Amino acid sequence: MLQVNHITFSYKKTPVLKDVSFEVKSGENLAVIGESGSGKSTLLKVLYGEYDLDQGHIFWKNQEVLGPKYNLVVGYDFMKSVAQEFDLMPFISVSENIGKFLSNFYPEKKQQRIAELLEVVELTEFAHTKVKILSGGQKQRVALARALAKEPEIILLDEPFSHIDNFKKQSLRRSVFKYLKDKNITCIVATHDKEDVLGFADNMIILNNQKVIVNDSPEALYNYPICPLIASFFGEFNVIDNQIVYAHQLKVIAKSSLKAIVLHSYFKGNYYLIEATLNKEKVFFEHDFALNKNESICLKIN
Ligand SMILES: Nc1ncnc2c1ncn2[C@@H]1O[C@H](COP(=O)(O)OP(=O)(O)OP(=O)(O)O)[C@@H](O)[C@H]1O
Repeated sequence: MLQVNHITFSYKKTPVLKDVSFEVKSGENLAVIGESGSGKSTLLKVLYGEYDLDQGHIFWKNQEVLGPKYNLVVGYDFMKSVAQEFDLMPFISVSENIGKFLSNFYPEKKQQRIAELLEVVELTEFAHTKVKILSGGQKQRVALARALAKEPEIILLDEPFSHIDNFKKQSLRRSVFKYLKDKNITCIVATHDKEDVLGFADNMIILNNQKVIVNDSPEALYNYPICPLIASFFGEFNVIDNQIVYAHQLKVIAKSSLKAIVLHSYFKGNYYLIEATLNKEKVFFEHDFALNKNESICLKIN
């Protein structure tokens, strides 16, 4: 289990984390959410031992994670991190990068392991390509495979699929998160993307104003978003009578006291997102077809 106990951290002039505590059980997937600049990357760096804490303690099982003041070389064998900038060797191949830290003692085993990891990150066809000529998304996948190579007990992923196109993203996510679950590797993912969370994370924490404001399952937070910041992570929402109402929970009906005027219809694939005004406030709801500008409609909350 990872235990984060009352940690406080500041860069020279910028306080980032204040009295942050949470736990992650072995094999669990925790998502770290928060607005840009809320400290997600910093939290991952601190968990990795890249910085010294101002206060508090971090433990993985019985081992305390300590910063550079205590460790000449940052990091521990049980933990790997894939940061937003991936530190790869450009002039050697994808396979060589992935196998860089694997022992040469059993060459066949090493090649098997590399082949397995190439499959997980869907890069088999690029095995012999030099990293230098890969795209940003492909490099991100090499960095991920290299971090997994020695089967860490815990992996820290900072926006792990941010450089990857939508064609690949869905299947890659499933492949990587399934691999981590199958191998019981604890995983902490900092992300802006709800698709990285829903269906994969066991729990999520939200950072705001240097604190963890919630720590719960994605399902609980989606169903009972206690503040707009939480709802906004999951999608378009409205605040009606002090109640958070997702766009898909508002329906058009023949008659009701919620009378709105249509402003715009946005095509979204299998639905239209309608922007309207309700009591002079903007509201958004989902509808099967586009509505005409200035059309009067009645809404109900489902
Ligand atoms: N090396 C640094 N030195 C000083 N301040 C820093 C450093 N890195 C980050 N910060 C500051 O710390 C705060 C948190 O930054 P951080 O990168 O952790 O946020 P984030 O939530 O990961 O943001 P994003 O979602 O945009 O990646 C920001 O105010 C940022 O400007």
